[in-house]
Amino acid sequence: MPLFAANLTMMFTEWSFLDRFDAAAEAGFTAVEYLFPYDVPPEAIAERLARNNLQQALFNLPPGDWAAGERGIAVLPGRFDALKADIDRGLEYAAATGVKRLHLMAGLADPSDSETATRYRRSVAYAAEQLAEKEIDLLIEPINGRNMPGYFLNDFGAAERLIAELGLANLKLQFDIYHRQIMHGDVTVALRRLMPITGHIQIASVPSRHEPDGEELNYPYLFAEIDRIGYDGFVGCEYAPRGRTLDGLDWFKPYARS
Ligand SMILES: O=C(O)C(=O)[C@@H](O)CO
Ligand SMILES: [Mg+2]
Repeated sequence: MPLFAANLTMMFTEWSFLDRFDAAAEAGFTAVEYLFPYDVPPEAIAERLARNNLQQALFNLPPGDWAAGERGIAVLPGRFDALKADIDRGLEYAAATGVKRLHLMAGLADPSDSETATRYRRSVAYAAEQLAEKEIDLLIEPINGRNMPGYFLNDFGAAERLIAELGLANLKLQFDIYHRQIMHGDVTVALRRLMPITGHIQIASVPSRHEPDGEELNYPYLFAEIDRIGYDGFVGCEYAPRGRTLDGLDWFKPYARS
């Protein structure tokens, strides 16, 4: 049975950020993920996780100036020292929450520029090496250009090649099924083939990015496939509910902790 993590950036937004942990646990989730924890102290998150017996599945390393439009700084010139500080900050939250995987966003840049690609490779290698010392995986996630125009890592093949080229045991793919379907399709065969390098899966309906209960993809089939191929990691529910979060959880009922 897939181990679902509620994405607290997109789900349970009827509650304040910290109260979302309680609401997710109450709804039967045993794990959570979110984009960024950095607006609240790490101890406050640790307390909510412990209180609700929740596992921290994933969050992102700091992304640069999100409000100003940055979507990661790993590809940006002159930001390597800032990246180092961001990794230290992420590791501070990792120590408090016990998370075992962190996502490094690439940033906005032309994927065909070779100097940018070199900078990205250096950033990813450095981050993976820092995380390896703490036995944490570093994830990279291809993101579709409709949701994030201009994002550097916009192709699953590019992510796969970089992971192979760097050959670092803790560098893994964040396989977001929503992005995969929009960019390439062929979800089932890609899941099977990329399973050895996959460190995290995320889900949402396509094209609306709502509950995984209809539209273009057959999620009951994909959940069974995830079990068939022996994936034992988390499946992050990175979707925006159509209405109130609790009203859209029928799909999750068979998997909920009672
Ligand atoms: O956008 C997604 O998909 C993610 O998983 C985020 O972590 C990137 O912002
Ligand atoms: Mg995602």
